[in-house]
Amino acid sequence: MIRLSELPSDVQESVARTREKVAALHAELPRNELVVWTAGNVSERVQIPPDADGVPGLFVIKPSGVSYDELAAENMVVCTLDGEKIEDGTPDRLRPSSDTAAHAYVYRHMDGVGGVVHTHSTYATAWAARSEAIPCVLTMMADEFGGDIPVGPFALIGDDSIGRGIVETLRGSRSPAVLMAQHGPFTIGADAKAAVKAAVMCEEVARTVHFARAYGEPPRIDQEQIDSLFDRYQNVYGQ
Ligand SMILES: O=C(CO)[C@@H](O)[C@@H](O)COP(=O)(O)O
Repeated sequence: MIRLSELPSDVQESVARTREKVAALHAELPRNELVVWTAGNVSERVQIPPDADGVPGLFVIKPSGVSYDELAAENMVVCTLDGEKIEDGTPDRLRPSSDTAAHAYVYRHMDGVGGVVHTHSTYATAWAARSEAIPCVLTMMADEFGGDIPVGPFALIGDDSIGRGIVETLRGSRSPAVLMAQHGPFTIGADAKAAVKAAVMCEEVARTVHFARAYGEPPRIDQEQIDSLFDRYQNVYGQ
């Protein structure tokens, strides 16, 4: 069993910083109306200093079923990339999110991913209920998702099934979001904040396209224009 208190001090400091970030980012889920009750979770890969030999990959995720207003850095759970909780200073009985296996699978198989988010946000989940990809009919979709928001396979919670479906779907897409069939959106990012942003934007475009379709099928943006918009937004937009 890995004990956090026995890891190098710079690793412990990195874990502490990650716990603070992940705890704070969970407040964005209710604030952006992406969750009801406790139905969403955020995680972030711990940045392990390059000279920390022998330290395994770790990530931080919320404890399962704990109300968002009770989340704090102190109760964020630290796990190995196999999804096993380490001795992280939280009570042994405090279990990590029920989606821990899915987050862990993504971290094991997508090296560039530093953050993962899962919600059941209403409009994105309605598209997932129909197992229907959200077509790229908005410039905001081209900017953020580089095309359609894809649908992943139906999979049961608790083992690698969901994680495998996320990875296999996103490997073939520029999108940082995937709608797992009849379940809901999972998003990824370079860090947890980027994954939370993708979850917010996924719900926003799911809602907009839903309303646009009420009056007919909106036309998909031409692929060349999608590519141009995606390139500008990813490489020029912002500061
Ligand atoms: O949908 C499910 C469970 O079926 C979970 O994603 C959701 O309730 C969040 O669970 P956690 O509180 O992260 O364990």
